[in-house]
Amino acid sequence: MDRILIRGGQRLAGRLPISGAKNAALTLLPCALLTDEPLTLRNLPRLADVDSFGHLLNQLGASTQIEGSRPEEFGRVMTIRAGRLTSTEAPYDIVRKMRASILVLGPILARQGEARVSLPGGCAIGNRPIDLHLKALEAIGAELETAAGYVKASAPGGRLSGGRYRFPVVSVGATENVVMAAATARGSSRIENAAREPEIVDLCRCLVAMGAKIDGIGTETLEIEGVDRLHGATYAVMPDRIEAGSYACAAAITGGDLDLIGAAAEDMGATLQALREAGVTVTEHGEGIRVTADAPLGPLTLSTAPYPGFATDMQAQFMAMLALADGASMLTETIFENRYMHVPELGRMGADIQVSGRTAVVRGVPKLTGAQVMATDLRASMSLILAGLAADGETQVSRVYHLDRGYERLEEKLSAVGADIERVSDG
Ligand SMILES: CC(=O)N[C@H]1[C@@H](OP(=O)(O)OP(=O)(O)OC[C@H]2O[C@@H](n3ccc(=O)[nH]c3=O)[C@H](O)[C@@H]2O)O[C@H](CO)[C@@H](O)[C@@H]1O
Ligand SMILES: C=C(OP(=O)(O)O)C(=O)O
Repeated sequence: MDRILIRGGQRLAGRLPISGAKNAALTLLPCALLTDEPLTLRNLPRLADVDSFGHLLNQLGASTQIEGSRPEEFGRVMTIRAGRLTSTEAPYDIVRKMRASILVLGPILARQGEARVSLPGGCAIGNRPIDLHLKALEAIGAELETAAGYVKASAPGGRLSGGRYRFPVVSVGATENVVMAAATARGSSRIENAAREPEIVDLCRCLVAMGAKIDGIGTETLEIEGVDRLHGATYAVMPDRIEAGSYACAAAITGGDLDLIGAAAEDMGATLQALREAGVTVTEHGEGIRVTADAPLGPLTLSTAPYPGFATDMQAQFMAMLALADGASMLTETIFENRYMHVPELGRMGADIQVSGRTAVVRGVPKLTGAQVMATDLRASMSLILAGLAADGETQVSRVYHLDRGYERLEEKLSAVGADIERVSDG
């Protein structure tokens, strides 16, 4: 298994390219199941999760073709052809490894009139139920049955009717599933209290490029007029706001100066505001965002919330940064009940963090010390990388496969801006 070794204390400076967004890619890929024409996705990040999703599409009968991009380039172009689906099932083995597989439920059901998808179960960061995905699909005409760890869905008469649903709490994944399913319903649908994450906007824009009729994009009320069929399209995945935010924290924690090339400031409001409140200089320019840290970091009070609030996917990275701030910070995690797995690992590096229920108090310390630490989930892993970049001495992060799910060629991007970081393979 691979490990990442970091010798901390280097100030990061230079240009760092931002890849396509994992969380957008994983909802754009299943759109290909909605049409018998090719869907070409550009700017797809080279990530383990994207490869796994490609395999899932293959199992369903779609072909995936990657167009030649040079190895030194970031991102790639994939064309998915789902002329005919040969299966309507997403099995446990795949859904268990990649939670986003649940996003094939809506598209398969819409296209084939039936689908059978494994229930994903929980994961390291919390329980992650799918009841809202099911309720929303039911509201637009799906008939559902859950048995033996699978949900079996069917559309009476082979096509969903459309309908109205109001989410009791905001759910990104459930909004994505129901929007994809409603796009080709017989009638129209109205989805209230929909998630407004930029990745949902990206999904809606891609569906519109495929011929869908969606009003209210970017708002909490989506009105979708079902169309008889969707056609192929070429669509570029949005820049990864969480990757960009993570590298902004890397600039901040090393007292550095990074140009995040391709980052979209308009999607990163809460993250950029929090950085500025901590004393970091953030400047938007034609190519992306420049993040400069030339003063000691100040403490923050942050609470995660659905977009446009402060993203749960940025909580761990900010915690690493605030571990070195001048004062005590308070972080509250409202989305997932168990997203503090990085706390004991940061503690091994000298951070002073006390968790009580959903709130963590982070008392800034003058320095962190390199240690052997273990990645437990994607963003927790990034928080350990950030701590390692700033720590005295060597940090070894094991279980790197978590990082490979969400950060395209992390060690390459970081060494290019001055980090002393390498991947070591134990064979
Ligand atoms: C609102 C929010 O910040 N969502 C995050 C969530 O999306 P993801 O789509 O994984 O999760 P949801 O947005 O669906 O979950 C939001 C909340 O709703 C609850 N829930 C969800 C679905 C359901 O059927 N029943 C139910 O009760 C969840 O337990 C959670 O407390 O994790 C992703 C990966 O970290 C992040 O990128 C998203 O930003
Ligand atoms: C937890 C994340 O992803 P996933 O939902 O794919 O596990 C994430 O992107 O931070």
